[in-house]
Amino acid sequence: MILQSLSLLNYKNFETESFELDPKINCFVGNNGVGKTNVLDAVYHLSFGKSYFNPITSQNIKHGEEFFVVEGTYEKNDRAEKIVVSAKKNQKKIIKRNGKPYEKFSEHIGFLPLVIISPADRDLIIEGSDTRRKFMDGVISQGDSSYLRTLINYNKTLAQRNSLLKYFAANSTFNQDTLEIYNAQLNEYGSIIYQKRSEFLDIFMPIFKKRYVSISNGNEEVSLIYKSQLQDENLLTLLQNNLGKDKITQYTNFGIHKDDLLFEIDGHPIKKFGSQGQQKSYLIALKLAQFDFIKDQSGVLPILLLDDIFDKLDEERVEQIITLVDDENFGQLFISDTHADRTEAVVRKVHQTYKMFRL
Ligand SMILES: Nc1ncnc2c1ncn2[C@@H]1O[C@H](COP(=O)(O)OP(=O)(O)OP(=O)(O)O)[C@@H](O)[C@H]1O
Repeated sequence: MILQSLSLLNYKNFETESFELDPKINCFVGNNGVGKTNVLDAVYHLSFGKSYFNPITSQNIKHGEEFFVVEGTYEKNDRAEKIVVSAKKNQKKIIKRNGKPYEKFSEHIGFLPLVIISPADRDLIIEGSDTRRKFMDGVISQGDSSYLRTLINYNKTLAQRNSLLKYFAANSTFNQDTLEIYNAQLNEYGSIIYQKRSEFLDIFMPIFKKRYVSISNGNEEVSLIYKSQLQDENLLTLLQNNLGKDKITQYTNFGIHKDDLLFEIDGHPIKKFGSQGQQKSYLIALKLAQFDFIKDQSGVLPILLLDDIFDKLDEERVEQIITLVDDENFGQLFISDTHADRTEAVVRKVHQTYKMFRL
């Protein structure tokens, strides 16, 4: 799968801009703030229907404008695919494939697999469990559309159950039958998600470990540990047994929305005990493992976005990663960096075509 051309209209700091892309390596270079990351984010937008960096749609529209359009022409399985994402202020975003709007955006997820490596990934280590669940969900969803549908259904039911708990707090009563329906639905969807997350981790863990060994020079042991309340008890029982607590907090305290993925190094949390270098290697290994996993699941080579890669790694490691595109197992690569010379010196060593875009 190759992104052949990209055009932007009123997208973040760009008024109109278009790029004819190289099938292998595309480098966006320029000073701080010129919009290098925004170009990569536009490519991300075409795959996921949203920004990686700013999920508030209206804030992706150029200041002072009313709408944005991002358009990409791809070649996938020898077919041309045109994807257009557009958003107007105060209106629902539209994603079209070959002129036809998607009714549900979830149907588009996974069609154009993509992995991004960015300095913003450090949130995975420092932020709460929510970011790590999103990572896990993102990886699984790109290869399994039924997973995403189940997750959307789970979240809808969860919101309904929480509303019921709030209603109870205000009125001291609620419909027991309705609660039982919500409990049964959460149990059904939640059990599927728990099962799929567990299976995912079993496959993902060895891939991740292999990637970590290949990019770090150390011999520390890394692991990813899936934590879920459903490991001790089925969800239906948890919901029934903890209704008292839920009534007090007006919130559902048990379920897969409380899952976490623990990042460990030599048996300790990497957040507290990993060096800066180890944390960077850990995150890159995680993302490269995501690449491997999606490729194995979907049979398609994901697009790889390397945002501000020198921020994360020294030149030798960057070279090592970029050399991966030499391997037939890698597809198209997008790189952003402030230093044109540094980037070009590295990509030149790879025996692939490349284009430099100076912004
Ligand atoms: N909605 C918007 N309208 C206009 N400009 C915007 C909008 N959103 C972001 N920007 C501008 O985009 C610029 C940031 O772009 P971006 O993050 O792509 O820069 P960069 O070239 O990657 O910089 P760095 O090298 O510092 O990472 C900023 O100047 C910011 O003000």
